[in-house]
Amino acid sequence: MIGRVLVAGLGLIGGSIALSIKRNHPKAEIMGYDIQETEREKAVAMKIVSEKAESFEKAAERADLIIMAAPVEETEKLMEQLSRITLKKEVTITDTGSTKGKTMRLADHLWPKKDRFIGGHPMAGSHQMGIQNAKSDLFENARYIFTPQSNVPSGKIDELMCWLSGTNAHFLTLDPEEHDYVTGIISHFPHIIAAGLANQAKGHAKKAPLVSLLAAGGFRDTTRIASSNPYMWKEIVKQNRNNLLSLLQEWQNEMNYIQSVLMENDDEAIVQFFEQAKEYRDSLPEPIKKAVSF
Ligand SMILES: NC(=O)C1=CN([C@@H]2O[C@H](COP(=O)(O)OP(=O)(O)OC[C@H]3O[C@@H](n4cnc5c(N)ncnc54)[C@H](O)[C@@H]3O)[C@@H](O)[C@H]2O)C=CC1
Ligand SMILES: O=C(O)C(=O)Cc1ccc(O)cc1
Repeated sequence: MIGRVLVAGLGLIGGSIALSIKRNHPKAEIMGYDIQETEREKAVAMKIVSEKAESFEKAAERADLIIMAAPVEETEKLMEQLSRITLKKEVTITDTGSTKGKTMRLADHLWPKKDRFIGGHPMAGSHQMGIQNAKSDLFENARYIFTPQSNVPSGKIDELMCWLSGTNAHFLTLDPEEHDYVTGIISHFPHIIAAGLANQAKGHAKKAPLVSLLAAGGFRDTTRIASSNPYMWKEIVKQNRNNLLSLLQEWQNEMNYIQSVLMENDDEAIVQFFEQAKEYRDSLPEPIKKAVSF
């Protein structure tokens, strides 16, 4: 496709999306904006964007496609800025935030005709941050979720999918509340548990250095995501607070249960606890083809 794309937020996700757009639409002009001058400069030096935008608003006025890839609360501020300026009539606006409910409620408030904003969430990434880790194939075979405002014409969604075809992701559309419920369970809550496990080990490691020395295989697998950006995750868990509070309550019940059967030395119940988990884990559908992982 030919046109001007603005990527705002030149980190891991913004950089990877820009690279995947370049791959399939080499004639597109890609403008990059970041709140940090250093990241704007890196994006140009790495040839990820063709033009460095000094002003988000000025670049947005010229864009045919605007992709906001900043942390979720910063994206909300960018959306507010967009709603106050005159954009091209046919512009497509999307984001990449990990939560969708609050973002879509804000979109409906800012654009009450509900025909403007297509929420987006590429369901792949890494615990690493920053444009230096961007990859054109980051989203290969991953799911990419859209939560369009209710009156966005289907042709606009098709157009966005075409722009993003270089991600080689599998697109699907979801209701924003359903999105937050599901991603709360399989992404946001596991980040809390991974951080909790890492914090627990840290407490013991102070007294017993062998804890860190022997931390391998299973511990590393289950806690890799504890190395993610704390500020980004602060925003994600706050946005999905209600779902996460109820999952935390469920988790405490689950832990109380395993504590009680262990106290009672109830062999059968202990086996059943692990058996149920294994049955569910083994039954998960295979990814379409393995997505990139770090
Ligand atoms: N890290 C991951 O694996 C995934 C992250 N996401 C979402 O994508 C978004 C971006 O995440 P990452 O790229 O990982 O973060 P990152 O930390 O690598 O990059 C974020 C960039 O946004 C910039 N920024 C902050 N405030 C800004 C503002 N007001 N205007 C313009 N730029 C601003 C920062 O300077 C930084 O360069 C987040 O909303 C996150 O929830 C979605 C899928 C996966
Ligand atoms: O590093 C990992 O495995 C992740 O879980 C990356 C990730 C982070 C945030 C998202 O919204 C989606 C994917």
